[in-house]
Amino acid sequence: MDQFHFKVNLKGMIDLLSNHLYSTPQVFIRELIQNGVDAITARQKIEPDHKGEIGLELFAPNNAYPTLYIEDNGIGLTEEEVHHFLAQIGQTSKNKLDNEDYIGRFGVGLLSCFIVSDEIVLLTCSVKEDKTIEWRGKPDGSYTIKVLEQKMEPGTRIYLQSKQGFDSYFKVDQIQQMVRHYGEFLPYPIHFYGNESIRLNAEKTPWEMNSQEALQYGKQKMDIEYLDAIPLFSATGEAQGVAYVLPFSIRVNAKQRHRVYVKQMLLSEKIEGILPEWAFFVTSILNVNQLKPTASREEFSNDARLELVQKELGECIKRYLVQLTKTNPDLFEKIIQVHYESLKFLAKEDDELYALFIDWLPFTTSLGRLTVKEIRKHTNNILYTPNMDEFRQISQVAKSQSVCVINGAYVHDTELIGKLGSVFPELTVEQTNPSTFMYQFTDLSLEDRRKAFDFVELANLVLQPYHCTAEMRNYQPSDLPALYTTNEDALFMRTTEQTKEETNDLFSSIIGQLTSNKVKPNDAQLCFNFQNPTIQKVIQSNNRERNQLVIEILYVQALLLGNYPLKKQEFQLLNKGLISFIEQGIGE
Ligand SMILES: Nc1ncnc2c1ncn2[C@@H]1O[C@H](COP(=O)(O)OP(=O)(O)OP(=O)(O)O)[C@@H](O)[C@H]1O
Repeated sequence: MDQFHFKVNLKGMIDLLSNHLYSTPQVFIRELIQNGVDAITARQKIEPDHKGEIGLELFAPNNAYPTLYIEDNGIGLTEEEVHHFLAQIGQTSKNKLDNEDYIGRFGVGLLSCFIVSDEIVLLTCSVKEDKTIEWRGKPDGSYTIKVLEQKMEPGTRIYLQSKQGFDSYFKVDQIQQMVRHYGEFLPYPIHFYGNESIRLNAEKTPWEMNSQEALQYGKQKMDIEYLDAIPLFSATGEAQGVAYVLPFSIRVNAKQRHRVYVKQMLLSEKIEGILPEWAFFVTSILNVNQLKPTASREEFSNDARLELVQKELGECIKRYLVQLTKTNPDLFEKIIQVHYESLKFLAKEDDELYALFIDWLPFTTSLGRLTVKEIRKHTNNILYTPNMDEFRQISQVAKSQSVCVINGAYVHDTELIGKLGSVFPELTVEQTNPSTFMYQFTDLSLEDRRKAFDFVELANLVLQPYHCTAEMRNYQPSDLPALYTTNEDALFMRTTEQTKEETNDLFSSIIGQLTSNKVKPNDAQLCFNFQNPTIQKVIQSNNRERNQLVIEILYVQALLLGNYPLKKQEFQLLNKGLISFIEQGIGE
């Protein structure tokens, strides 16, 4: 049987790299500096004291395309290695046992130079061989190798002339910016030689800085005054970094993007999922040594280790916050004020954190926004409603009576309130609703009931078409004339009836069938306040017609106060009532 070998079409490969693998042609800079760094790392394995350096220069003659020059004093390549590693795509010298220390691993990075250039000229001298080799490679797959007379120090020099249409990537500013972008934290000095030599990479990385320095760096770099800088560490990922606490609140579950470096070379500024979902209140800068990037070097391959790293980094944030409650409670309070949603999520998930954070967490109550600590000072009997509509109905009345009712309608709140007893055994936690709450209103005396009798009877008659009954009680605040209360069935009725009004015949008949049998006369109540001066006046008036108007208007007003959307009939009531009062006012 004849045996054949695949042939690789290099032009196709370059097209694949430039159009599908790499997001921008400028990655050639990243690949070149990365090779320089790896070569220095390899040399240091043989000569531990070797001081590695990388240099770049740009030649831009008037009548020719500019040429980028990059040199390193790394391990270099022997003649045999040049044949082996440069002439074969996918061959890499970095897949040995010690490959964990190298940034490269696929053996394709150098090809990215062909996206911007028609020839790679590489001069190299290995520390293992006293020979200067010149390799010239072309995108059609042809290459030449020459042993040069001239001697050079061990290391590698590459010349890359821009091809037509790509000279914009060969500008001094552009090159310097790209080196800084990808290589700001690379471990060996990188200089740009122009009129003067400038160091392009930083001498200290954020993960080596103390908290103050890291905050300063965050301010300089991102122009944001972060609330705090939390040190991050993961043994599994050999990861180190800083989580910056954002100074503004962020939508719950917003995806935060992180700036992640792999072996100190920028992977991407948009990495999601390296921190747990609940950590949406921080953004981080991280260096990871033990996670594998994909060949594009723009994201991580999704392996199980990533999950573990995420967990370990999350633990760092938790531990830090716990510590902060003791070492800097003022700062912790500031963080809570901005990010309580995230911390509530954390507290809900983790009993230990619940016990530590709960006292600091704020809730919306009838007495305003209060932390659990403040609520506990006020009462040992915690009342809450799990539903926003009910809270709206209750809050005003509760407030005027100085009763604290917590609005448990926000995400996680009911769950958090429900667990209060586990940390504070002296507390009782009770769910309340408008009807039970109304029974706290005091009944009228026999005398007062007699006075209000006609009015309540009239109100029952007027409100009957709206499936609402009337009540008269004493309650605070006295400036509230009437309070509409309802239960879930009645609320369902209101919503479906309102939908029916807004939809076509077929749909409304379906809704009609759904809601028939559902109506109970006492599902909704309008509770008049005997203490209210307007109510007092109406009770004393014998003008039945005008009293009817007042009842209708108070009914609509109570609905509006409770934020119930009005049905068509109710809008008509409001119109009718207002117009009659206006007419009466102007004496018609
Ligand atoms: N500056 C350099 N000094 C020494 N050897 C080099 C240098 N540049 C490239 N090489 C050699 O050429 C090989 C191929 O390089 P290339 O950039 O294509 O791939 P890689 O760095 O091995 O992996 P990756 O595709 O992940 O970047 C390298 O493995 C290395 O042996």
